[in-house]
Amino acid sequence: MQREWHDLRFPGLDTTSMLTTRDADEHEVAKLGLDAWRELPRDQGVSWPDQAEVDQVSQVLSAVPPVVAPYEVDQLRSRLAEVCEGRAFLLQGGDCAETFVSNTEQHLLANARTLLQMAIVLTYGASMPVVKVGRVAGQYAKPRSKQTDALGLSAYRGDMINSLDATPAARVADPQRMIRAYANAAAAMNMLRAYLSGGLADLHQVHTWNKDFVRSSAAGERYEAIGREIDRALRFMNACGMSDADELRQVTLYGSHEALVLEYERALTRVAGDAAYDLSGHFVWVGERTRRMDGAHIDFVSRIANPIGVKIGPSTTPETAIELAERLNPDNIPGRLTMISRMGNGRVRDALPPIVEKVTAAGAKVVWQCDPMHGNTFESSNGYKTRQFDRIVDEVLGYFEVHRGQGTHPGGIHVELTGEDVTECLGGAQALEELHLPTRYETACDPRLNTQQSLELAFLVAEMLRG
Ligand SMILES: O=C[C@H](O)[C@H](O)COP(=O)(O)O
Ligand SMILES: C=C(OP(=O)(O)O)C(=O)O
Repeated sequence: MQREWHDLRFPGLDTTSMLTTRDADEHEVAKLGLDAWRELPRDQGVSWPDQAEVDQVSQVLSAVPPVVAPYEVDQLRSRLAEVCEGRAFLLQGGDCAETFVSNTEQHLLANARTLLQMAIVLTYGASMPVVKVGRVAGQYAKPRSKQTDALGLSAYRGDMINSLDATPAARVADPQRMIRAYANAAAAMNMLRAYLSGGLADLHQVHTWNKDFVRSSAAGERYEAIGREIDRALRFMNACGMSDADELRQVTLYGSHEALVLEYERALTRVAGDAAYDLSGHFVWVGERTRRMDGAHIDFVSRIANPIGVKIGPSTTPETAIELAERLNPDNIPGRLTMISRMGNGRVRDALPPIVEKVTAAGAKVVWQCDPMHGNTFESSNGYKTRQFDRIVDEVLGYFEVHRGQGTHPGGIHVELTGEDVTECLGGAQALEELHLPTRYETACDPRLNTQQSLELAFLVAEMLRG
């Protein structure tokens, strides 16, 4: 058995014992059950035209350097444990669907700055540490509700699988795209790590995160006011000789995506010690459409050591939620499992309470997070898939009401957003209307909050958290 050597040693991980699963012996892989999913029913499975090519791509990916490191994954799990215990808040956001063409420095930085701004608003407003997780560096696969699109073509399923171009050939699933997804994810994670520890996230720079097109908006002005308070606090700390802490200059942004294409996730899984880590990202989640209990996705994520999420929609029963908690977190480790409710604003107040009540009564340790996007999507009269800002806010409000009522911690939000000035969601202080949607509708799949809307949401959430 060949061991892989890494020249960096990280606390808490003996990197000399990290094995690609190709090198790990078959017995170990079998013991961890990493391939059990292959025999199980799989929703949203991809029709790869050539299985031999998929196997060959999987071989390639099983030997590449991973996108993230196990110690980072462990670190995120312990930060999420703080969320689970009510001592921190989880902010997760980014594109609905990353694309290869938008994986640029400009786009990544714009999204990262927006998350940083939201995190500042939340940290400052609620005096609570914020764990920051991007939908980034791997969010390249999408579950779809229909097999075909409006043109009758096979549906676009994310750049990891096929192309958004509207031709039959472009929509054929191409396994080589998994390699491109990996390369893009690795480059994105590499760039974000470098920038966020190299000055971009320095608290002395808070004003530079505010984009010109946001600065003069109400949310932008409120943000500037917080920035001025932070400046004053930093000057004070400087005067006291306390300005050199790394925490003031660096931020850790973790990467997350939906674990949808299991060939990709499995190929990037490595064995470290007696655990398997899916090193395609720090945090992966199972979506509402793929969370069947006897299915491949739930089985796969149950076998990895990463912190994981599972989406729960309005049809989820409390019994199912408890079963998910037992299955996905049998050792009841705080921070291991996040339940991401996406009920829709019309259902959150009646569908979520029995779930929270029964899961809590069962003693299950979960992070409760609200995705106010996916239950609130509709088609506008001019044919755009969109979301209404007020409904998004209302779902978050309902989620806070439910948790306040149950005495549980409203642990976080999960939003689709971008740092660009897009017009994809209606409303907000800009009062975007249907007629504005075509102006800058750029998403490859679902509509995202633009920077102003994201900041507005952060201010509202900070108020709710304070309350
Ligand atoms: O992002 C989530 C899903 O992939 C998306 O909402 C599915 O969209 P569809 O209903 O257009 O297929
Ligand atoms: C597909 C997604 O969500 P859901 O599974 O909740 O529909 C998503 O978050 O991209």
